[in-house]
Amino acid sequence: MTKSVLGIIGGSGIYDLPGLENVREEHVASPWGEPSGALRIGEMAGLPVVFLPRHDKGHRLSPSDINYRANIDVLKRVGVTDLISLSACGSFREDLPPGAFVLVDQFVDRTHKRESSFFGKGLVAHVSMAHPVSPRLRIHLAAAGREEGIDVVRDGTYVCIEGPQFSTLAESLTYKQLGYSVIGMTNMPEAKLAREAEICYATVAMVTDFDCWHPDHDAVTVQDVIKVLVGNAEKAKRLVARLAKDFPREHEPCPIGSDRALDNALITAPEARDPDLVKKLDAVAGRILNS
Ligand SMILES: CSC[C@H]1O[C@H](OP(=O)(O)O)[C@H](O)[C@@H]1O
Ligand SMILES: Nc1ncnc2[nH]cnc12
Repeated sequence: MTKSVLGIIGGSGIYDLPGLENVREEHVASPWGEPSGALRIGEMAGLPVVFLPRHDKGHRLSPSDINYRANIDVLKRVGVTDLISLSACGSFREDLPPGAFVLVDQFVDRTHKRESSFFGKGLVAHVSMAHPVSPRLRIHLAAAGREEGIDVVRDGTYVCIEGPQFSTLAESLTYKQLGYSVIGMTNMPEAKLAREAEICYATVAMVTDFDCWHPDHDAVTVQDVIKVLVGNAEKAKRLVARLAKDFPREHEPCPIGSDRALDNALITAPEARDPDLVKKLDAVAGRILNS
């Protein structure tokens, strides 16, 4: 049995996790480069919890500058089995106004200048992204919301843009027409990399604005986002505290196989593998490469 270690990635407005106890800061080195910052490793209600603010303290890193590979690699190195992303987002739906929390179950990736895989020349792998979010984590998050009296919407599609600019009106109207629920700039390739690293992943998308499509609202600005973020962040921290309290102490096998994603994904013959890349994959793919 594997012990659960809960990872929390804090997004805009979430640069610390107040309920974390017995905390130590650890600078974990990664062969994939510099992570966003030191990991804060501690406990919540006795559960091992690891916190990483993806933009770093002071919001130093833009979405395109975050080293998503290094972040996922260091979380894997310290044993994270289950990962929750707390993310600010715009909304395309009247019924998801600022303040709404959405447990998205699908992503659309429109990013174009980010390293989005640990694999490549010398070791090719193709994992399934059909179901990018762990249903078990969504169930636990929904239960935590119920216990805390925080409304959460159980599904939705998050479109991830490159940014850092917000969308044009034509883009915003297109995403709305395509049926997407929310928009952000960070969850891809984060979710893809978590899958490659066999970490179960889920997002709490916290609505801060109506982007720019809504006839009764001005186009989003950073000021608008910050205004709503403060309240959202306080609710998110309560949600995480409850999640940690009730979270299974033994890692539950993922019903969609997120935690075994590499079982049938590697295609490069052992003799054709690049030993340097294999070495870099010691944490991410250690389970399968060392077996
Ligand atoms: C400050 S508004 C745009 C910014 O907020 C979101 O960040 P995160 O997903 O880390 O909460 C969005 O993706 C953009 O990075
Ligand atoms: N409208 C929006 N577009 C992209 N990222 C966001 N983060 C918060 N609001 C956003």
